[in-house]
Amino acid sequence: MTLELHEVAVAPKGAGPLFPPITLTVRPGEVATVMGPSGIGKSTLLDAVGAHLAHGFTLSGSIRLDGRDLLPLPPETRRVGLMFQEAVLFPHLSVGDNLAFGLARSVRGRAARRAAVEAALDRAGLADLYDRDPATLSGGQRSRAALMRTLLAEPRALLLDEPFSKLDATLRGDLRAFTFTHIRSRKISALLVTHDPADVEATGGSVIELTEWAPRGSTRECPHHTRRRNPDPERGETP
Ligand SMILES: Nc1ncnc2c1ncn2[C@@H]1O[C@H](COP(=O)(O)OP(=O)(O)OP(=O)(O)O)[C@@H](O)[C@H]1O
Repeated sequence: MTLELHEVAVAPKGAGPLFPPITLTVRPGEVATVMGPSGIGKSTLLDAVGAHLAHGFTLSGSIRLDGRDLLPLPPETRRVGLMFQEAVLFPHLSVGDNLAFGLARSVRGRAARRAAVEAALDRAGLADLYDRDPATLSGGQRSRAALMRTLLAEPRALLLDEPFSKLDATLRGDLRAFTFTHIRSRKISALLVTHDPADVEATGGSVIELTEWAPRGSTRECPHHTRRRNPDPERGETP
């Protein structure tokens, strides 16, 4: 799925935009990285795509997923999945029921749904944990369970907000590889916020750097966000 942002800007009510308007296209299977200093608005930009923007913000520009205007749609119909630094599971549901909650409605019937969840647990190295209380999982197991819950919803776009930063190095590498492979094979378009160069390296996708918006009349220069694109092997481009 292609995610297109055109002149997207977010502004706290009564104030100017956090960063100069962003225009970018994320191709199917691509992970585009959003970088920039703390507080510049990286998470806020993802919130805008996922329809989770806080009331204190106004949004301008357009956001399309496979040509469809996302802005009028509520979060539950956008088919945009989220993955955060803190993996949160519902505490009152078993691990398996947490994943079943995310499972796409197209999987029908109790037995088929159970089998789909068990297969997902297996793929994430969580076999036999269907009935476990989420509170008893390790941090890494919780991250993997939350990721599988997100992926089982069959999102068309994914928003990844520092999703691997709390994991140890080995687990981070494993989960990153698993996530990016899934994104490529399902042709999902993904936006990643990270401070970790190893994440950026692994994406092979575009990098967007958000820079501060200098208000009109300011004597400072008004820097614009910059975009660099990694080579696309499918277009015959080489590094
Ligand atoms: N609900 C809100 N209402 C008004 N302002 C907010 C709200 N939430 C965040 N902000 C402000 O919006 C700005 C952008 O925050 P955001 O979390 O998007 O930055 P970020 O680039 O993701 O930062 P970090 O790298 O530290 O996570 C910050 O100045 C923050 O204080």
